[in-house]
Amino acid sequence: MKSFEEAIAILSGISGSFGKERIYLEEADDRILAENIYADRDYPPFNRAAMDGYAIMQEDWEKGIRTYKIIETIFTGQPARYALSSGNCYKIMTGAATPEMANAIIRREDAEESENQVTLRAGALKNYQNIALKGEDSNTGSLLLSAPLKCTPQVIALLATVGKATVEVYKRPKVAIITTGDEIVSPAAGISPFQIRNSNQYLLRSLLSQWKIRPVLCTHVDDHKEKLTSILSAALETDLVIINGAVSAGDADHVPAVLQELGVKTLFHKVSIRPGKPILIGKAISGAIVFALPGNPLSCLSTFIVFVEHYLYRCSGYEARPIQMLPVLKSRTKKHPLTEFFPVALGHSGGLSPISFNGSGDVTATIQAHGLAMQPAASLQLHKDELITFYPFNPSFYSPL
Ligand SMILES: Nc1nc2c(c(=O)[nH]1)N[C@H]1C(S)=C(S)[C@@H](COP(=O)(O)OP(=O)(O)OC[C@H]3O[C@@H](n4cnc5c(N)ncnc54)[C@H](O)[C@@H]3O)O[C@H]1N2
Ligand code: MOO
Repeated sequence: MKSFEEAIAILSGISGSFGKERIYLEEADDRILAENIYADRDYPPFNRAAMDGYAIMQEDWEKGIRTYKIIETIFTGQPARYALSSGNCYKIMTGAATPEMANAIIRREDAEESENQVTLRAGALKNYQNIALKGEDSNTGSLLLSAPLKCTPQVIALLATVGKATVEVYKRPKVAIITTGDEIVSPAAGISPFQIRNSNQYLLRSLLSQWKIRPVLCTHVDDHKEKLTSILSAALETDLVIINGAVSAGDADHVPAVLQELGVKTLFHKVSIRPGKPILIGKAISGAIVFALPGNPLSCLSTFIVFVEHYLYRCSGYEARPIQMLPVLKSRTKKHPLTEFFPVALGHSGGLSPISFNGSGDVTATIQAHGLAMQPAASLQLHKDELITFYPFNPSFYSPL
């Protein structure tokens, strides 16, 4: 049986980018940026008025001049027409370009305007008071966004700022989801006492939607070898096949045998982890990568987070799935030699609180969780405040540094 680290190394070896594509910015939400982005000009591009008010020369103020002639009103998007000279000022609007000679703006609230004159009230002026200096945010040519990077709302806004109407992003794999099991029924169907609703299909769909991936095939199949063979052979036309259930040791667990018959090379079957030990990862003759995830709800989620997402991050130009090292807030013991993943809540202190649960069949264990944490195979006891590996559920908010 492979260790977790060996399994991840094997997966890294067979995964990488599917190439890049150029898309409209409107479609870029949550996609992974594949090009570095540089400032096309200085930001701000001119000395920008930060307040509605009156722009003067600070030297005039220091000379004691308090009443100024308004020589021009400057609105946004237009240059000033007249040069500033001593005793004069501009009336200026927030966001307008402040001409070079003006080096302080006094707010409208601190002014008394009459006719084309204004009397200003203020204490000592700061140099460039209420003016955002050209280039103070970033200079032309400076690196603003470094790929790969998830297109969060802030990233999208910056792309728009620098005039990227289209952007290069990593291509996504074509995905098939196949859930299995005689006992599994759709949430819409009637249910008998010994049946279970198909939560994992919805879990997998939803996890993939965070990657903006809509499966090209999403179906359920009973524990019937021939039916499974027929659906799987169609699924192998995609890039990434995610199967759920029927992968362990039971008489109805046909997935490993069917995959073998279809020529899928097993990269590994069973990894010394909990939950998710029965996981199988293989590679088809077509090149498709097959993840057969165990059926228990927490095993399905956990193996998606640590294996499928690792693969998806590698398809998106990342080396690995983002993780963080954070302190665990309670000691924790285990008796087995497996690497264990358990749900944790991230507290205000930045520490991780393990969430108690019965086992990988629990359906509520992860609702309060912000991610999974890892207890390494050899570590039978985690001590309070020990740094442990955290796998956040939504790593876009935790960009790797
Ligand atoms: N003799 C052994 N038995 C088991 C082993 C083992 O190593 N030796 N491993 C155990 C572990 S660990 C797990 S996890 C499960 C995984 O089994 P399968 O992947 O074959 O999954 P199933 O047997 O089909 O289902 C397990 C469990 O999950 C429920 N399930 C399945 N599909 C769904 C779905 N789409 N939505 C919601 N729930 C689902 C299913 O009803 C079962 O309760 O095997 C252990 N056994
Ligand atoms: O993966 Mo199993 O979840 O240990 O029950």
